[in-house]
Amino acid sequence: MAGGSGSAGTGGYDVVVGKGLLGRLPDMLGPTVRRVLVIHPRALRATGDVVKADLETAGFQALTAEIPDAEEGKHIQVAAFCWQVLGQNDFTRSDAVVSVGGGSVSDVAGFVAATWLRGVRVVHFPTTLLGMVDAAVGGKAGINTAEGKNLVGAFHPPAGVLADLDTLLTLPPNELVSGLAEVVKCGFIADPEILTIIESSPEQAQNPHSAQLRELIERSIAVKAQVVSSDLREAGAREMLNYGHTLAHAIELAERYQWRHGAAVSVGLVFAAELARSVGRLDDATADRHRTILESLGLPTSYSSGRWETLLDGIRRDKKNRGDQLRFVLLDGLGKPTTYDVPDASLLFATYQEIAE
Ligand SMILES: NC(=O)c1ccc[n+]([C@@H]2O[C@H](COP(=O)([O-])OP(=O)(O)OC[C@H]3O[C@@H](n4cnc5c(N)ncnc54)[C@H](O)[C@@H]3O)[C@@H](O)[C@H]2O)c1
Ligand SMILES: O=C(O)C(=O)C[C@@H](O)[C@H](O)[C@H](O)COP(=O)(O)O
Ligand SMILES: [Zn+2]
Repeated sequence: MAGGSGSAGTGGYDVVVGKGLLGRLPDMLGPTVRRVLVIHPRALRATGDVVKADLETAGFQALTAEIPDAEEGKHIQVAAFCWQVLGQNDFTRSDAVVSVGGGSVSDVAGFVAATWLRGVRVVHFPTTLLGMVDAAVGGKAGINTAEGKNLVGAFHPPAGVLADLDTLLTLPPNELVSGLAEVVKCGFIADPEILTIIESSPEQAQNPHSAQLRELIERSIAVKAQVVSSDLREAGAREMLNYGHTLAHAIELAERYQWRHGAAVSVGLVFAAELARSVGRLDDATADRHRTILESLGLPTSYSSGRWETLLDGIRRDKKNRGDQLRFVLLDGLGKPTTYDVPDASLLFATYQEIAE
């Protein structure tokens, strides 16, 4: 990823990190594309309009589809609305979708692209830190159902990703911090230098102008790209990217998606570290380091007591489970992720006491 550009995913697409990147969109869409649907949330209408105007100037027929903000957008009715727009405007297999927004937008837009005519090109223009370091890269696309998070989806790698650092300048600080939870995840599973950079200055890690944040973005993308390029469909190694997510998704469901994804991941990371410690897999120093680094960024590391049955319902629907066997990603040490078959759910309840407020 040095130089701000590199390839990720099995298709070998570019993930460009830099500033003023919109001009690269036509090339990334490729020569066959005539029509483009730009999908954006209400909050990013102005950016969506700029992308549309730029595409028109470049000779494309561009349309916008405005969708509900955040998790409200990851809904089957929103996908159906986008399919309707594509259908009414005669989008063919040589046309394309562009997402403009955070991870919620790239997830639903990626799903729309994966399913329209069984698959058209999609380019992601992530506008959140979380989108840049994680959601826009790697091809996981999906929507929620009433039963849980991301339960319907597809693996549909993008044609490319433009991570324009200028977009972070308007991002609310709590959203930037939410994205840092996924960055910390990458540090623990694969690149400990990420942890060192954050520990040396949690303030600079949160500064959208800093060289440190840019390095964190590039390192996190490199971790994700390396993992996904070896296991796009999550048959094995990719499960490590789900570190912290078993409890995180259960919390998001229990909170009716009023928690930020990264905040839930933060609690989920501490839970996984405590579970690994309790079964003798993870040393105390590395387990403690989870709480310390996440708290230094202002991320939550505990959760309400008295919600265990609700959380366990969510945990039982995690995609890593096989039949009745609950499975977690744990660390055997720093940078050594592994999967763990939970022998008894009572062990999880005991670990819950370690994070309950
Ligand atoms: N597919 C994957 O691999 C993957 C990976 C990680 C997370 N995700 C998913 O991503 C979603 C979370 O993504 P997110 O954290 O980006 O949240 P988000 O998409 O909900 O965006 C967060 C908020 O920031 C606003 N926003 C976005 N860009 C902005 C900007 N530049 N300036 C001002 N406001 C802006 C949005 O309108 C929204 O209110 C979750 O649904 C999660 O499950 C997917
Ligand atoms: O890319 C992956 O693989 C991940 O697990 C990355 C996660 O950060 C992300 O939240 C993903 O959407 C979770 O996937 P899911 O399969 O558990 O829904
Ligand atoms: Zn995540």
